[in-house]
Amino acid sequence: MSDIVAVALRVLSKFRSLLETHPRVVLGSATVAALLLVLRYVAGKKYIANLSQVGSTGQDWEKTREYDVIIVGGGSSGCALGARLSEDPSIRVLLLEAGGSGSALFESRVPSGFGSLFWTKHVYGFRTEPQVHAKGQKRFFPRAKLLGGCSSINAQMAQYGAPGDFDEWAALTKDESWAWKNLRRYFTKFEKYTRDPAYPAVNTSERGSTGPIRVGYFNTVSEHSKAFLKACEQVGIPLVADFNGPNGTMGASRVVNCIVLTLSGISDILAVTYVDSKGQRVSSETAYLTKDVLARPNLKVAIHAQVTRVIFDQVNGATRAVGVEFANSPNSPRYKARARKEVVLSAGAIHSPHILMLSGVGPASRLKAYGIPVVLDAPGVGANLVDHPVVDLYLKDKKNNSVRGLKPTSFVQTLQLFRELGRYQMFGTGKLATNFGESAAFVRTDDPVLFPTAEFPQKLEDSTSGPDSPDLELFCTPMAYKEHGAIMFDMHTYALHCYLVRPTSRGAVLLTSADPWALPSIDPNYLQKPDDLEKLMRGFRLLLKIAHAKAMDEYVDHTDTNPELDHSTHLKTDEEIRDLVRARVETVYHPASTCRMAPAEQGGVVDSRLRVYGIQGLRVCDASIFPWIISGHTAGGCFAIAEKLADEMKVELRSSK
Ligand SMILES: Cc1cc2nc3c(=O)[nH]c(=O)nc-3n(C[C@H](O)[C@H](O)[C@H](O)COP(=O)(O)OP(=O)(O)OC[C@H]3O[C@@H](n4cnc5c(N)ncnc54)[C@H](O)[C@@H]3O)c2cc1C
Repeated sequence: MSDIVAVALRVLSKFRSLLETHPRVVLGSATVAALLLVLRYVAGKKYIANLSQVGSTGQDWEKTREYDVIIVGGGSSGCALGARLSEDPSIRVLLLEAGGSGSALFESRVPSGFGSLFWTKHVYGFRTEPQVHAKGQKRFFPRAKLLGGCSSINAQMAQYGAPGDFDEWAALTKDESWAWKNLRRYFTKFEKYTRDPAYPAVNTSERGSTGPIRVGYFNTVSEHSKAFLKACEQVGIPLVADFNGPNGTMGASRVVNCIVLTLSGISDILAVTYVDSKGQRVSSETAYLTKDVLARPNLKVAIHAQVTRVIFDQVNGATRAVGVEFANSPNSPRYKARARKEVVLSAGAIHSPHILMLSGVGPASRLKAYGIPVVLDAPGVGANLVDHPVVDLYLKDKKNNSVRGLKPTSFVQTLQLFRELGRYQMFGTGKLATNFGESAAFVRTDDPVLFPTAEFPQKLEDSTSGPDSPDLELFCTPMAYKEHGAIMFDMHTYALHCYLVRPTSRGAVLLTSADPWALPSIDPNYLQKPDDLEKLMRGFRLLLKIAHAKAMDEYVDHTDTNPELDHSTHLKTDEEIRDLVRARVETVYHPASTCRMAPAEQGGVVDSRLRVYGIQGLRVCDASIFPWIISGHTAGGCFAIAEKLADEMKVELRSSK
C-alpha cells in the first residue's frame, strides 16, 4: 500500500500543475472535498483523545475519575466486552486503547490491505527471540496497535476451531459453561451470517443472524483458490458443507478426518470471511463500536491511551485492583482512573501478561531482577506461550493473474492498480477485496489415506482436542511472499501454506525492562518438540501432493526452474524437507495461552470466570486465557469469550449494586 501512497503523491503533483492551468475548477473541487471531509469527521465516531477527560493526574483521581469497569485494550475481545457491558446503563465503562481507530484506515478497511500496516506505527513490530530449533532466526511477529486490535489487521478468515477444543476447556476447568454445547451460543450471538444463494448447503438456522459481526461470502476469490479445493479433493480430502455449522469441524459424516473450509457445493466453495457486503473488513471496532454504542453516556472510549500498570490496594486484608495508570507517550503526563468493581485486561496474548508483570504480578524472581515490587508471585504469567507455526510453499502462477500488481513495479501494473482501486471503490470487488486466505482445508496427521503408514511409519503424539479435531490446516493465497509481504517475487506466483493447529512446543513472554514503553521479549519456541517438526514435514509433503494434483495443472507452472520456487521440492528427501521447515517456519499470528485459564496448581493464571487468582477485581479476557490453542482461527474465540464474560459480569455487577 506504500506503493499506493507513492502513486497518490504522483497524482497530487499532477493536480498541482492543473491548479496552475485551471485554478477555478481545482479550487471548487477542493472545497467540496474539504466539506465532505469535515462532514465525515463531524458525523464520525467519538473517541476521546484528550486523556484528561477520562483520567486525572491529581491526588483526587480516585474520586474524580471513577468507573465500574475499566477495560484495558480495545482489541477483538475488548471492544466486544465494552459494547456488551455498556448495554446496561447502570454500568459505567472506560475502554482504554493504546492505538487509534482501525476503521479510519483504508488499509484496514480494504480486505487485502492489512499487510501494508505491518511496518507502520499501527502495529507493534516485534521480532521473536532467536528460534533455537529454527536456525536461530528472529521472526517478525506483528500485533495490532489499533482499536479492533488484531481483528483490524487480520486475514479475516471466519473459522472458529473444533468443538473438541472447547470441550477440553470445560474438562480442564470442570466448568461446563465452556463446553461447546454451551459456549456455541456465544459464537452465534456475535455472528450475523449473510445467506448467499450460491451456498445453499449452509444451514442458516444454525448460524447467528442478529449479531454485530457480519460474516459471509463477500471477499474476492481467485480461480486458483477454487483449483486448490479441487486438488484437495483429488488427493483425498473430502469436501463438506459449513464447518462452523451444526456438525462441527468435521462435517456431516464425523468419521472422516479432514474438512475443507466452509463449503456449499462441490466445485465452487469458498471461505466464510469477516468481510461485509460492501467488500469491507468487519473488525470488532466496526461491529461493536457503532455510533449508537458510542453515544451511550455510560461508555467512554479513549484512544492513544497506553496503560502502564494496574493499581492495587489492600482492601479487607486482600489485594484488590482499584484502577489503572495510563499515558499517551513516554514523556506525557500519567493519568489514573479508578475501577470501583473490576479491571479487565484485554490487551492480547503478548500485552496482557506484560501489563501484569509491569504491575508486579508475575514470576517473582524476574520481577525483582527488574526492580518491580512483587504484588503476587504468579509464575504462570507469560508462560505457556503457544502459536501456530506456518510453512509456505512457492509456485509459479501459470496464468500470470496473481495479485502481484497490488504492489506495482511497472507503469502497466500501476495502471492496473488504478483500475482495481476504481473497481473496489465503486463495487467493493476486484483484487483489492481478496483477504488472501480464500480457501483452506483441515486434516489430521494420523489420517491413513493422506499419510499412509508405509510412507509415514512413525507414530506421533496425538495432540488434537479429540478424534474429530484436526492438527493441520492447509490454505492457499493468490500470491507468494516472504517476510510477511516485505519480500515479493518478481513474477506472478501462487502459494500454498501449511500450519500446525495443535503444536506442543511452548515458549514465553518475558519482561525486558521495568519501563512500560519497552517491548517484552517473545519466544514462541517453534519446533521445540520433535513431533511438531514431523507433523509440519507431513503437512508440507501433502502440500506438494496438492501442488501436483491434476486440478492444479492449469494454474501452476511446474516447468519453472527458479531455485527460489518449489517445483522440484517434491524430489527432496524427508531430511531435506525437515531442514526446509526449520528454515521457513513463521508465525501465522495466533499467539495464545500466556495467562492460561487452568487450575492454579497447573500454572493457571485465571479461573473459569477469568478472575486472576490471588487478586480481587482483576480479570483477563483475550486470547491469553485460552487453556490450549484453538485448532483453527483465533478471532472468533476472542469475540465469544468476551460475549460470555459480558453476560456473566452483568449479572454479577447487578447483584452487587
Ligand atoms: C496478521 C494477522 C492475521 C490473522 N488472521 C486471522 C484470521 O484470518 N482469522 C482469525 O480468526 N484470526 C486471525 N488472526 C488472529 C486474531 O486476529 C487474534 O487472535 C485476535 O484478534 C486476538 O484478539 P485479542 O482480543 O486477544 O487481542 P487483540 O485483538 O490483539 O487486542 C489487543 C488490544 O490491546 C491493545 N493494547 C495492548 N497493550 C495495551 C496497553 N498497554 N494499553 C492499552 N491498550 C493496549 C492493542 O493495541 C490492541 O488493540 C490474525 C492475526 C494477525 C495479526
